[in-house]
Amino acid sequence: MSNLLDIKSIHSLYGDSHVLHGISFSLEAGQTLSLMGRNGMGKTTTLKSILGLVTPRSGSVFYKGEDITSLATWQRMKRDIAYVPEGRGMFHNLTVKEHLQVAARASTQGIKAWDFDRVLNTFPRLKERLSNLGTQLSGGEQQMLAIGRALVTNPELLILDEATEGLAPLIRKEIWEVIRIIKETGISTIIVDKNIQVLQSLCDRHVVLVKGQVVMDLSAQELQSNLAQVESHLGV
Ligand SMILES: Nc1ncnc2c1ncn2[C@@H]1O[C@H](COP(=O)(O)OP(=O)(O)OP(=O)(O)O)[C@@H](O)[C@H]1O
Repeated sequence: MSNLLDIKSIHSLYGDSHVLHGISFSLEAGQTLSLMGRNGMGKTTTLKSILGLVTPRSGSVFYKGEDITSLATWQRMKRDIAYVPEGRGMFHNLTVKEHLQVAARASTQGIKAWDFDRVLNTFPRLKERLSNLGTQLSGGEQQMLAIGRALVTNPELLILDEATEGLAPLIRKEIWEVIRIIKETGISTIIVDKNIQVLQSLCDRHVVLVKGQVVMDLSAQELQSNLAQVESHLGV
């Protein structure tokens, strides 16, 4: 199977602070990949480097074989890459309905599998909140809207940063169920999260970062047999 994404030896810095030290990994089309590591190890910076929100000093990002390293973020989004950032990024002045309407579009290949109605059926709580402003929602509802807003763009690659962080257990469960549905629909996904048990049951590949370097890059099966070592890197 060909790779959807190839990250090759990325070095990223904030000013003089060298955060990513040669990150490389690949994602096959249709795969779900977890990016794990303790706080501050460079997970979000890796995602931002893929999205063009951070410009790597060196290294390359290939998407479907195309070198997208120098493309602007909006150009990457136009290639059907969607991002659910940590903190969710709601607009203060848009209602739930407007958030979804503004974002909705077919994919570049004309796929319209996810539309306004499907998102509302997937997240029935949002149906009751359609005229609320994004910032008037609970944390869980904001997360559902953030995921819904990404889904209505009909992405090929969905990038989720800390999608369940700070949420109540029942809401987390609901979000994980939806991520499972997303996986079943064939959308490739990169997930940053701390819940190794759920990631283990969900993801096809696992990449572990320590101090801006990939220290482990494992298949689901390899994770099972190296669990203790992974947990020691995560401090759990
Ligand atoms: N905008 C920034 N300016 C300067 N340093 C930053 C910036 N963003 C992150 N850093 C630093 O870069 C390092 C990696 O941060 P990053 O957010 O990528 O890690 P992370 O693994 O996602 O951590 P967390 O789980 O805490 O979000 C940290 O030392 C962090 O303090």
